[in-house]
Amino acid sequence: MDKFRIGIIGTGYVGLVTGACLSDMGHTVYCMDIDEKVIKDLKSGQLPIYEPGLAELVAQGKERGNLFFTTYIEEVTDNCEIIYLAVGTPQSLDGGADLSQIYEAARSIRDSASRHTIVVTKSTVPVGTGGGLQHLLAEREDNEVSFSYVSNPEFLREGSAIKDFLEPDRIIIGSSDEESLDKMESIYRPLGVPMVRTDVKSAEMIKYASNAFLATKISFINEIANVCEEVGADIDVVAQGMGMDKRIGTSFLKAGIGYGGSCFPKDVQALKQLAGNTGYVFQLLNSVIEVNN
Ligand SMILES: NC(=O)C1=CN([C@@H]2O[C@H](COP(=O)(O)OP(=O)(O)OC[C@H]3O[C@@H](n4cnc5c(N)ncnc54)[C@H](O)[C@@H]3O)[C@@H](O)[C@H]2O)C=CC1
Ligand SMILES: O=C(O)[C@H]1O[C@H](OP(=O)(O)OP(=O)(O)OC[C@H]2O[C@@H](n3ccc(=O)[nH]c3=O)[C@H](O)[C@@H]2O)[C@H](O)[C@@H](O)[C@@H]1O
Repeated sequence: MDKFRIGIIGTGYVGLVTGACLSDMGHTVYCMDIDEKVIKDLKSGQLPIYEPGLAELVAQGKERGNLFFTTYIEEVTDNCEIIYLAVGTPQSLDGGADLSQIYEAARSIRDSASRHTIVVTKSTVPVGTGGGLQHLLAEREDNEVSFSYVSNPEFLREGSAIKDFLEPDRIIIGSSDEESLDKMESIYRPLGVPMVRTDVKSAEMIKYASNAFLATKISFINEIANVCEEVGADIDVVAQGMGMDKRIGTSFLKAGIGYGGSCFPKDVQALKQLAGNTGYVFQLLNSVIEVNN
């Protein structure tokens, strides 16, 4: 199996889990963050989040000497041939995704790169962002420095992040560069899970469409719960009976107060906004959001 030197820009939830898991898979990983406290704490063994198994993977990586933490972008660009972007993409005031962190991070790679680098976006970004980032990176290209770009969205859940990263239902990799796709495939092949090899825009859309579909399932079951209450049916049994149909499936049929968490609300809004920017009114998503509110 090929072993790579991999950088991770943004050592938050997704970045730290990705870095710890990739080091566990035998790669040499440099996790970078602009938050000095996060990096200082990680160096001294304190983690910013709790995830089952994460502290152990971080400790093992440090002990083995293939997991490093830094605030210096040069330490990443000097050492790594593949660099993941795992910074935040929070909701902006207009409902779309705020891409300032991702552009800032890409700019820092562009400006300090000293070799050919594959830039891999793990953060959730709207369709078209990959094109914008490639444009930004290309501004720097010369005889020594060049970039390839890959979209590799993440599907982990908070609370089962390590398991979700190491045992995903599928891995999505999108790029126009076949060589980069081959390298990405070789990174993930040991996991033995299906991989979808596609273009950047389709990869970006798979992430939003997946989160929006799961959110739709939750809003749907919450609407069914409301009707159950009116007609005297038992929503738990109804969800169980529906879920036994393999085409429907048992997951994400738990009625409750609606979907929350750090991503569904912002990602559903961002997809609505993305469609709206093309002049398309995504009526179903409007209802999903309305039901959830
Ligand atoms: N949290 C989750 O469960 C999941 C999140 N995602 C997506 O992954 C992305 C990251 O999310 P989280 O890890 O939750 O965010 P987070 O907020 O936990 O971490 C982001 C990190 O990036 C750092 N950062 C910001 N700008 C930087 C820069 N220029 N250079 C270096 N570091 C920088 C921040 O200091 C922070 O530590 C988002 O796009 C999110 O939608 C995807 C799947 C699951
Ligand atoms: O993009 C992301 O950030 C992530 O968003 C979710 O992960 P997460 O938000 O960590 O947690 P979930 O367990 O999916 O729960 C999301 C919300 O849906 C709600 N939910 C979930 C399941 C259900 O049956 N009913 C329900 O109301 C939960 O209470 C919670 O508010 C997705 O499940 C991940 O695949 C995705 O990577």
